[in-house]
Amino acid sequence: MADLLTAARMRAIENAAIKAGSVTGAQLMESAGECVLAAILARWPGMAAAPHRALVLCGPGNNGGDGFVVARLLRGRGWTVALFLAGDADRLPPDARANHDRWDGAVTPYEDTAFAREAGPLGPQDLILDALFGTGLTRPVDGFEAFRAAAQRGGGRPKVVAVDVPSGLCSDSGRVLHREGAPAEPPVRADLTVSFHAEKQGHRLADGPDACGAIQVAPIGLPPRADIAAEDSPVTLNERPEAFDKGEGAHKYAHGHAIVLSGPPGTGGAARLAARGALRIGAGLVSVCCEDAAVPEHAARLDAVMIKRANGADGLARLLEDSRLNALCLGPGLGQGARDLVPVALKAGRATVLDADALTAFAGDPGALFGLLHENAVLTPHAGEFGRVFPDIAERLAATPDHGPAFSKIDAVREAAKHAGCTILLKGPDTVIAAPDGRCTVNSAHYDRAAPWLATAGTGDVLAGFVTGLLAQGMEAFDAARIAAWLHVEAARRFGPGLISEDLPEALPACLRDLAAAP
Ligand SMILES: NC(=O)C1=CN([C@@H]2O[C@H](COP(=O)(O)OP(=O)(O)OC[C@H]3O[C@@H](n4cnc5c(N)ncnc54)[C@H](O)[C@@H]3O)[C@@H](O)[C@H]2O)[C@@H](O)CC1
Ligand SMILES: Nc1ncnc2c1ncn2[C@@H]1O[C@H](COP(=O)(O)OP(=O)(O)O)[C@@H](O)[C@H]1O
Ligand SMILES: [K+]
Repeated sequence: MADLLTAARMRAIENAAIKAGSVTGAQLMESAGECVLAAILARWPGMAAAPHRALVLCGPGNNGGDGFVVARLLRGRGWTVALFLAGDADRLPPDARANHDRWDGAVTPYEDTAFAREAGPLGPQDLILDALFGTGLTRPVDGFEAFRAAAQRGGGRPKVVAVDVPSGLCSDSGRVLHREGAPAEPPVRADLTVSFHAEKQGHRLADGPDACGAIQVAPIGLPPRADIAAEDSPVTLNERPEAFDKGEGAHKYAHGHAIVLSGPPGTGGAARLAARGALRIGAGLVSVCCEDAAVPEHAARLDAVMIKRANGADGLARLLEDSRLNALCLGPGLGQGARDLVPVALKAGRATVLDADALTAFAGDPGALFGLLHENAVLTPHAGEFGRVFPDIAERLAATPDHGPAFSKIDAVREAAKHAGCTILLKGPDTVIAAPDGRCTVNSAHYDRAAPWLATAGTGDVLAGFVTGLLAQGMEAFDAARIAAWLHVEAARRFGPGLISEDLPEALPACLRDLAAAP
């Protein structure tokens, strides 16, 4: 799995390599500039075929230094380059200053009118390079109105390429740094962002993907995995998982018996969706468990999924005396009964997914839940449910990010997992999954894995079922959550436009087949 870095970790990696003598800062900067140029030419062959015009905006730090390198290289290819510097040349850090000195064109101090004048005639074959701020951004970017205007998406504009990070975006959180009351609009909407060594967390979170446009990571001569002590385990991008096997010849009970609890009559659809998901992902048996009154409704709709009866908390406790029932899912369509049923389920010590109503039931008294949770539990909230269970953490995440590094969705979920003592999966296009031991991964439905069709009712219920089905097969909680989340997006992408939640379990077999076939 590829790591997603914070700015601090990236700096530590660079410093360690420089200290070890394997590379110099100047070499890294040259290499960064070369990589940006190569990425541009590879993406737009017209720009490789003939020189065009470029407008390069350099900032006061090393991101600006990269800009000077790209400007020089473009000029060397015959391009007409106008370079603007925001900041004082005498205060550039040493490597950036050296590249400033190597630039033999004009350096125009940034000013809106002059920038707008240069940007006006640029066409789609031309380029604006954003080398204003990178991982060193610490406060909101003020001004730069002409640059902002030129770097918003619209017909016929030049290509906009961001060096490392679109300026104004916090590279740890993917949030736009801004003052209270000011708009949180990304200042730059790039067509391409070229980053170095490894992706930064912000490329995958919050506003990051929209601002980046597309992301390309270039190696710049740093060792593949830094030989430095990590404060905690690195955050990874949740990539294609290893295949998991059903194992030939095993009895169906060897793959577990998952139970999905359902609520009163008329609200059983969500539980059935979860149950179908659990069955398709490979649980040996799956039962919907409901009160007597809801049996006819489920019986009319279920075949491979079985039905078990349990009335209220006592009924559930009696049912769970059967030790073969090894994974539970509570929440989808569970309704008011959730508050009484969740403690019984958690006390039974089974692998347990809590979603939707099972989380909302503890709004106002989340402390009552924390005493019961265990390491085989997985909470799968969306943002609203997360706020009900972790109001303090959600409040920090909702606060205006007016300085960097801003509190991120990764920070929030890690803290929540540690506090709750179980795996947390916080949903969204940028789903973050964390375990109490510090493991954390981002399941990113962005770029070449965009899956906007998941934004439809009931897909979260199916996800809860996927996790439950993997738990039933004996998978550890964090692994079950990350593999389920990956397959969820994979199934959605495979089905594509027109997807409704019922399609997800049916799209799964092809995904599992591919997983088993791939090396
Ligand atoms: N350090 C290295 O060895 C390498 C760094 N590289 C580049 O260096 C960048 C990081 O450089 P820096 O750490 O110098 O940081 P940046 O260049 O991102 O920006 C830091 C500068 O901007 C100022 N600043 C921050 N927020 C501001 C705001 N809102 N308004 C005005 N000024 C603001 C800071 O005071 C500082 O002077 C990376 O993103 C990458 O592009 C690459 O050259 C690869 C190698
Ligand atoms: N734009 C999007 N791109 C990718 N995935 C998304 C998007 N919007 C929502 N999702 C995913 O869809 C699911 C929605 O779940 P949830 O909010 O619980 O809805 P429901 O309760 O209707 O099932 C989550 O897995 C979430 O990560
Ligand atoms: K930038």
